Amino acid sequence: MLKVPKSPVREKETQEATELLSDEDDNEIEEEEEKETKKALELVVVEEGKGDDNSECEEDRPAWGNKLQYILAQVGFSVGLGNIWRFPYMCQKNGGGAYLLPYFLLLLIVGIPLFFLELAIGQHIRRGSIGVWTYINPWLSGLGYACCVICFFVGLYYNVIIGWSIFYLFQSFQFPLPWSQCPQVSNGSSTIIEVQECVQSSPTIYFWFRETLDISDSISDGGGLNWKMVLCLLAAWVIVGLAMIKGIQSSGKVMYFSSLFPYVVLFCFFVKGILLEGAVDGLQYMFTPKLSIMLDPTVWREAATQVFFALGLGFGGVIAFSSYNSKDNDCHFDALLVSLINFFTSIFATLVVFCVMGFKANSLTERCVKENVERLLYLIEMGSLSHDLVPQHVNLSVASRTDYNLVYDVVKSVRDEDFDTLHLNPCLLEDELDKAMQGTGLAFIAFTEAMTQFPASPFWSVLFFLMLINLGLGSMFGTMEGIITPAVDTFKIRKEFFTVGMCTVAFLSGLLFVQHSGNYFVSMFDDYSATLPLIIVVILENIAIGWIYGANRFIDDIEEMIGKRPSKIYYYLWKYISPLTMTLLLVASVAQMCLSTPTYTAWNRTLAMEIDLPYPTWGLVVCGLLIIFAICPIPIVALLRALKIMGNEPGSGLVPLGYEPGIATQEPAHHRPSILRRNGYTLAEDDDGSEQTSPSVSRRIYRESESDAGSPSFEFAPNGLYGLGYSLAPEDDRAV
Ligand SMILES: O=C(O)[C@@H]1CCCCN1
Ligand code: NA
Repeated sequence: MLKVPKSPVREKETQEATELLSDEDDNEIEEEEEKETKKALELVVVEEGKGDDNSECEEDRPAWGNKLQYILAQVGFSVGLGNIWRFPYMCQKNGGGAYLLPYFLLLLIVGIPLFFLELAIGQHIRRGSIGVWTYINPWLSGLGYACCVICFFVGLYYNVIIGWSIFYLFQSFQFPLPWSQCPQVSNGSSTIIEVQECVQSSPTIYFWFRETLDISDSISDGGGLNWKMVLCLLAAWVIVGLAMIKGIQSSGKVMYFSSLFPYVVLFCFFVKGILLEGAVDGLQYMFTPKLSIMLDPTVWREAATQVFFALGLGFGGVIAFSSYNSKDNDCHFDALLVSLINFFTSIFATLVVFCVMGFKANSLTERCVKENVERLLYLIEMGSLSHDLVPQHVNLSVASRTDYNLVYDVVKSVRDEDFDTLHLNPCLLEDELDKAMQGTGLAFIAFTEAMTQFPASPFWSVLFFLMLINLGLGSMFGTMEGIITPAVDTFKIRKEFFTVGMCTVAFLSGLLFVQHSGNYFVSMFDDYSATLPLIIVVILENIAIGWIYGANRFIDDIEEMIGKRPSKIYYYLWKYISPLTMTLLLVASVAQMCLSTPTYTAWNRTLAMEIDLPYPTWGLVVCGLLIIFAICPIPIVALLRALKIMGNEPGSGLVPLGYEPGIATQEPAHHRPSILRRNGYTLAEDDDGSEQTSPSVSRRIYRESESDAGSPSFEFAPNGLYGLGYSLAPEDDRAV
C-alpha cells in the first residue's frame, strides 16, 4: 500500500541536504541520531503501510526527507503562473507601480501573518485543511470544503493557461517564430498583403488573439469550440491526470534543477529585456505609483487576492504540506522565506514584462512621432501653420519625441479654436504605456515580443514555455490534490478512479474556456471565483484562530512547537490588524461591486484593439453564482451541524475529533496511542487525554480516529515526486 522509494542516490542526497541544513536546526542534533530517526521513520511507514499494527514503531504521518525538500515543495506550489502570468497583468490593470505598494503592504500585514498561521496550524494539528478546521471547531469544517471548491474553480482555468502554454510550446519549433511577423494573404488579385488586423496591432498580439484564441468579439458570442485549444487542454489534463495517479519519480537532482530553471530563464530574459530600447521607461512606469489609483478599492481588493492566490492561502495546500513537518520545525522562518521568494519572483517576472512594454510603447510612440512630424511639415508647407510656431532650436526633420511634444504643446495653445482640424496626435509615451496590452494575454504577448528580439529565438521560446508549463503544473498538482485528498478521505473511493473521474469532469467543464469566447470566461473565473471567496475563507480562518481558538493560545502552541515565542506583533496581527483590514476590504469591494457595473476586456476584431464591455445580465448572474458556490459549503456545513445531520459519529469521515469549544474533549474510543518521534527520541504519549485541559503544553501529535486509521490518506498524498522533477512530497512519497 505504501511504497517507500529508497534509492541509494536519494538517500545520499538526503544526507547531504541534511548536513547543509543542519545548522539551521535549533535543537542541536547529532547527525547520526538524525539518520537513525529517518531510517526508523521509513521503517515505521512501511510497516504501517502493510497494515501492521505494531504500536511499538508507529508513526502517524510520513515526514519530509529534509528541510530543503520541504521548502522546495512549498515554493513549487506557491510560485506558479500567478507570479508570471497573473501578477504582471494585475499590475498593468491596476496602474503599474500603484499596484506594488498595496501589494507589498498587504503582503506584510495580511499575507505573511496568515501564511505563517497556515503553516503553523498544519504543523501543529497535522492534518489537511478539512481536518484542521474541524479540529478547531466542527462548525467551521465548511471552510475546508470551501477550500476544495476554490481549488476546483481555480484548477479549471489554471489548466487552460497551461494549455495555452502547450500551444505556444508546439509553435516554438520553427524559425522564424510564427509570431515574429504578420501573416500574408493574397487579396483576390495577385498582390500579397499583410492581414489588416495584424498590421493595426502587432504580430505578437495578432498571434495571441487570432492564431491562438481566435477570439470572438464578446462573451455572448460563443463561437463554438476552438479545436486547437481543445486539444491543448486535453493534453494538459492528461498530463495532470497521469502525474496525479502515478507520480513520476525523479531524482533529487532533477528537482533542484527544475526549481532553479525558472530563475535562470527569467534572468536571461531580464538581461535581454533591460537592453531593449525604452526598457527604462517601462521600468519607470512600473515603479511610479499613481497615488490617485490607491483610493480605488478595486486595486486593494485585487492586491489582496493576488497575495492569497500567490501564496496559496485558502487553497488548503499550504496546510497539507506543513502537516508533514516535524513539530519542532521553525515554521516562522519558513513563512518569511517562502513569501519573500514568492514576492521577488513576481517582481522579477514583472520587471521583464515592463521592460518589454517600455520597448513596445517606445517603438509605437516613435512611429507616431514620425507620422505626425510629417503631417506638421505638410501643414507648414500648405501654409495652414506658421513656421514661427516651431521653436528655434528644433529641427523638425530630425525631431525627437520631446521636440515633437514641445511643438505639439505650442501649436495646441496657439491654435486652440481649430486645433482638432489639424489632426495632430500628442504621441505621449505614458498614454502608450497606459493602453499597452492588457488582460490575460499580457504575459504571453510581452514574453513572445521579447523573444523575437533574441538571437536563436526558437530556443528561448522553447525554454520559456517549458518553464511556464513546469511552474504551472507544480501548482496545478497541489491544487488538484486539494480536492482529491479530502474527497477520497471522506468518501472512501479509490484514488485512481476518483482522479480519472475528476480530471474528466474538469476537462469537460473546461470546454467552457476553449470556446472562441473562452478567454472571457478565464478572466471571469479569475476575477470572481478566485477573489471574493478567497478573502472570505481567509477572513474566517483568521477569525477562527484569532478569536475562536485564541491568538494567545495559538502563540503558546507555536512556542511549544518551535521552542521560541513568536513576536508579540503576530498577536496583534492575528487578533486585530489582519481581520480588520480584510473585513474593510471585503466591505469596500462588495459595495463597489454593487455600485459599478462590472466590465471585462474584449478584443475587437475590426478596431484591432481591446475595449471594455459591460457583462451581459446572464454574465453577472454567473459571476454571482461563482462566488456563492465557492462559499456556500461554509453555511451548509454549519446548517447540517445545527440540524444534527452531520454528526460526530466516528467513521463518518466528517468529524475526526470530538469537540467542545476549542478543545478536543473526547477522542473516539478506538484511537491509538500516538508516538512522537523527535530527534531520535520516541515520546510515547499516553492517551488519558491529559492534553484536554492544557492542550497547549501537551506534546500532542496527530491522533487517528477510526475514520483516519489505516485510511488510504497516505496513499493520496500530493505525491511529491511530481513528474518532471517536482518534488512536492515527503521523502516517502506522500502528503495529504
Ligand atoms: O500563484 C500560483 O500560480 C499558485 C496557484 C495555486 C496556489 C498557489 N499559487
Ligand atoms: Na508551481
